[in-house]
Amino acid sequence: MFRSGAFVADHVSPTTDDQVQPNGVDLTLDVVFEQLEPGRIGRDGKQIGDRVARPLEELEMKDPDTYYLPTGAYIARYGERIAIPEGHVGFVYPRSSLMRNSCMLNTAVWDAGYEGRGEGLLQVHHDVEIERGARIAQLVFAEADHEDVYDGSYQGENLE
Ligand SMILES: O=c1ccn([C@H]2C[C@H](O)[C@@H](COP(=O)(O)OP(=O)(O)OP(=O)(O)O)O2)c(=O)[nH]1
Repeated sequence: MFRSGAFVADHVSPTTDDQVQPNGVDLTLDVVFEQLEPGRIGRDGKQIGDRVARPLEELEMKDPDTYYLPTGAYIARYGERIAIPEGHVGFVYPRSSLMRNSCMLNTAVWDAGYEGRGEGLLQVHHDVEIERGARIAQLVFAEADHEDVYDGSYQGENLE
């Protein structure tokens, strides 16, 4: 069973009322990165390629801060700290307005016990402007059996 947005909101911070949806919680865009160097996926372990934070649009001094993203692939870091409670698994879906603007967010499984500010792959198929702090995705929780809880290399990531 999928949990209500109100339940999910208890595990996402900070959140405003606008972010709480019937079936999940909207996640906002914090930082956009561009990968510079190749990564590596091995049989044991992996390496994430070097990346650089994309500059905010400077020419027009936009307020609020705005990313102008040409066609390409980017790593998007969400603005919220997410904790996946035991007995659950999380999934992130793109906001449909993103998709309707020829952009897509690719995501993976959010494990029970994970806590951090996670990331997704933002595919831009047509130039787009996205304000920093704009809602780009929605997190949902499903009840799920599991034996262990998440104890991988991304535990506690990006929590300063
Ligand atoms: O779209 C996603 C999906 C998951 N996560 C977070 C939550 C998840 O629990 C964690 C680890 O994901 P995964 O288990 O897929 O990572 P891995 O590549 O297997 O690395 P490790 O074994 O170090 O965890 O990353 C994200 O930030 N974005």
